[in-house]
Order: sequence, then structure tokens, then C-alpha cells
Amino acid sequence: MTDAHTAGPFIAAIDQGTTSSRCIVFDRDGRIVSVDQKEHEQIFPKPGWVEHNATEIWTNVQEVVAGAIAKAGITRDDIKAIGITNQRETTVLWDKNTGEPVHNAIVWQDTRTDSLCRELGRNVGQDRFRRETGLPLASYFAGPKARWLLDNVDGLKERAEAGDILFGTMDSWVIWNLTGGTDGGKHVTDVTNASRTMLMNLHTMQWDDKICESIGVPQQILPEIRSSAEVYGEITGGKLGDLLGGIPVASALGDQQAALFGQTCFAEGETKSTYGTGTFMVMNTGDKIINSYSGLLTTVGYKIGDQKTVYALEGSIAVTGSLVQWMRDQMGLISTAAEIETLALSVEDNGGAYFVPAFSGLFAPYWRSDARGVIAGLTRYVTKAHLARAVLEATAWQTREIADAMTKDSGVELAALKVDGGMTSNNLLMQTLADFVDAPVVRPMVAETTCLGAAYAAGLAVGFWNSTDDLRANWRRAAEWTPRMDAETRAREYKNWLKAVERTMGWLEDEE
Ligand SMILES: Nc1ncnc2c1ncn2[C@@H]1O[C@H](COP(=O)(O)OP(=O)(O)O)[C@@H](O)[C@H]1O
Ligand SMILES: O=P(O)(O)OC[C@H](O)CO
Repeated sequence: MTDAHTAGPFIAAIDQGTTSSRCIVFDRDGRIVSVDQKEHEQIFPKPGWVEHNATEIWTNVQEVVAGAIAKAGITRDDIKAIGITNQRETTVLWDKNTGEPVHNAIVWQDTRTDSLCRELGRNVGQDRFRRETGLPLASYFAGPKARWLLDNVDGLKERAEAGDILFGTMDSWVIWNLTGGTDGGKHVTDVTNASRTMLMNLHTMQWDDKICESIGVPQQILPEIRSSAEVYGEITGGKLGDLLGGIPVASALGDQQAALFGQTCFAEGETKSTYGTGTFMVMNTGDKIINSYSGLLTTVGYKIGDQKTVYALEGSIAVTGSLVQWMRDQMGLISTAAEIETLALSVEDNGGAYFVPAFSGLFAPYWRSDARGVIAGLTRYVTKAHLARAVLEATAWQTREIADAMTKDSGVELAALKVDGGMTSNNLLMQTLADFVDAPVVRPMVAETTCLGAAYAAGLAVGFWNSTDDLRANWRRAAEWTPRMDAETRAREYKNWLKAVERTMGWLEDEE
């Protein structure tokens, strides 16, 4: 509910995430006025495959927007703009005449395009993709997922050639629906989301003819690439037309780039790390496209209107919070995610156990799809409490590996790590992180940095905020952890972790 401290007008942001969609209303100081959230189904048709129902997601998005507006007790006139942020890479193709998806969306974690990526590597070579798109060939990215759909949904290629099919990551799907759908919906994406398709040339910021052709994605299905902060259209579509008709849809950013923006990492070298289902560390590299030689991604940080593109380096870790979920749901060793901390605190250390959660292979810095999870160092001494420690340490060591790679590629030493996301409520994890990375870890007052970043970008686009300096003034520190571990222990433990990582590799044979 609004109160004296949160007088309007407001900006709303939609976060279409991997497990849920949420809408948050923010005031001018970047404070949360109301939140509504709804989970959607996770569909696992085969081992390694993960899908979402895009129609369910669109229904949920409409519900959470209406819910957040109702909870805030405000009306359409109080909202100046709405921004979008989203799980990245997740791919949907739909019929522009009916608005129906042609298949479930293929989620970023899905590994079904592994063999297609290996084939592209053999035929075209890894280097070309890296050079033009900043990305290693991996099943993570959207372009190969679109190709899989074109190859595997009956008659789809012909429908695409006839101009009836549209491609989108979740930003495009939500914006098209918000702005009218079959009745003139805008088919657009922003530079950050486009940079995760493996189809956009990082140097020209346009779809790359040769890359699209090699991957087998016709350009006529692709959206127009726009900046991250501009008015794409107005709300006219779906149930929201009556409630919020005319509100400008004014930003789109992939969720990790939105968190970079929400953490106000506007200066070159500033870095944030978001701890949710997976973990994503992103460093602002200004106007420099830094090629990674250490297994990081070169990607787009953001682009505000017609200002220069800001680039970024990213270390993506597939499994962090989802390992805690696995301990809870599959192993039954804890009953809530928060219990992992209590259990881990009941022992002094990991008892010699190291847990490498290579459930979807290993992402950065290794990009090894043949890796699978390992618990190393087991003896009869090890209890479930030691395993709980090893689970939390896995997140911290993976972060350390990414931080090392960032320093190597950028030459910038990590002065402090700005963190956010669901796992940052775990104090033991935050202390372990400071110890392993050997740098202070800092958490801001508003931990919902993803929605905040989308709101900031939308607010800049419509003049609700004037500049990034206004936004910086809103950032406030809530907590800080400083390193306490001695160098000798850190070095010994890191060596053990790296030995455990080695043991995950080569588990899958080439034909699997
Ligand atoms: N106290 C905690 N300790 C460790 N992990 C936690 C804790 N609370 C939540 N998590 C993990 O954080 C994740 C949820 O964070 P969130 O930022 O909402 O993720 P996402 O945006 O990826 O859905 C879950 O995977 C959950 O297991
Ligand atoms: O929805 P999240 O928070 O799990 O983020 C997913 C990432 O965008 C995947 O690249």
C-alpha cells in the first residue's frame, strides 16, 4: 500500500524469471511500493530438457501486473511507464496471426542443442562465433534453440518462410502481447537480449547475415533490435488494455543486465553478482568489447536510448540456488532453503567433502557439456551437515573462479563485490564468499535489483529520472562482509576444489 513516504507517480517493472513472473511498483527513490508474483510450471520432458508454457507465462504476467497495481492501491494515472526484464536465452516461436506459440518455450538450461552446437563447431569453427557474437558455442544460447524448433515442429520451416512465424526471447513475447499482440503488437527486442541469441554481431549490433545462415535461422522471423531504454509502444493488449491502456512500455533488459543497472554499476570496472537459481557475475567494461581468453562471455551491458552501447564481461554459473533446491526437494536433507545455513553452521568445516554441481555440464569458465556432478573427498566421517557446507562452498568457489577470470581478462582487481538475489539472505554463504574471493561483499537495501534496473531504464526513457547520477543517489548499503580466512587455508581449500572440478569432466562420451 502507498503511504506518505511513497507518494506517486510511480514506475512499474515486470520480471519474467525462470521460476516465476513478478511485478514491482517503485517510487522515485527506488523504494518498493508493492509486489506481486506467480510461479509457472517447469516442464522436464526428458533428461536435460527444460520447457515453459509461454501462454501460461503471458497469463501470469497479466495477473501479477494487475495484482501489483491493486496492492499499491493506485490507478493508471499514477504509473508513468512500465519496464521489462526477463530470463535470458529462453526461446519461443509463435504464429503472428493467432498469437499461439508453436511449441513450449525452450529454457536456457535445456541441453537438447548440444549435438547441434558440436556440429556447428566442426563445420564453422568456434572462433567465428566467439569473434562476432562474444559467445562460446553452447546449448545455453537462443539461436540454436530456434533452429531446433524449425527442424522439429512439423511444417514450421514453411510457415516461417511464408512470414507467419515470429521468434522471441521472453522480452519480445511479453512486449508483443502487451502492445496489442495480433492487433499490431510490436515485435522488438533490446540489445542485451539480442546479445544472448548468438545471432547478433556485437560490433554492428545487428543480426549477422552469415551467422544466422550458419545456424539456420531465417532473419524474417527475428525482432527489430532496439536500445534498452526507449518507448517501444503502449499497453493496449490483453486483460491489461482496460486497466493500463496507454502506459508506455519503455525498457527491456535481460535480467542479469538489469541487475547490473539496478546495482548502479555505471562505471567501467564495476561488478555485481546475482545469486538465484544460477549465479551471474557481470562487469561493466564501458565502450570496450573485451575478448575473453578465460572462459567468460562478452556481452552487452545496456544501451540507453541513442547513447553509446555499454559492454560487459559475464561469468555464468548454471547451478547455485538450484543445488540448495535439490538438497531440499530431491534429497530431503532440509525442508526449507534457509535451513541449509542452520545445518551447515552445526559443523566447523566441510569434513573433507567438495561438491561440484555440474548438473547441466559446466558453464563459465569451462564450458564443458560433458561434465556431470561429483561429490569428492567422501569418507565415513562426512555427515549431511558437512554436505550442507560443501553445497554453500560450491557457490563461493565457483564465484572465485569467475572472479579470477574477470581479473585476467579485464586487468581490474575486484575491489568489492556487490551482490543480490535470493541466496544473499544466507549470512554464512556471504561470509564464505568474502573469504574465498578475498574481497568485501556488499549487499544493497533493495535486493530486488533486477526489477529495479528495469524500472530505472524505463524511468530514464520517459524522463521520470534525468540521469544515472539520480539513480546512484538511491543506492544504499544494507550489509557488508569482510574476508576473515587466512591465505594458507584459502590456497589449500581452493586447490582441493579445483581437483574436484577436474573429476567432473569427460563423464559423458561424445555420442551421448
Ligand atoms: N537462505 C538461503 N540459503 C541458500 N539458498 C537460498 C536461500 N534462500 C533462497 N535460496 C535459493 O535462492 C534461489 C531463489 O532466489 P531468486 O533470486 O528468487 O531466484 P530466481 O530469480 O533465479 O528465481 C532458490 O534457488 C533457493 O534455493
Ligand atoms: O531467471 P533467472 O534469475 O534464473 O536468470 C536466468 C538467466 O537470465 C539465464 O541466463
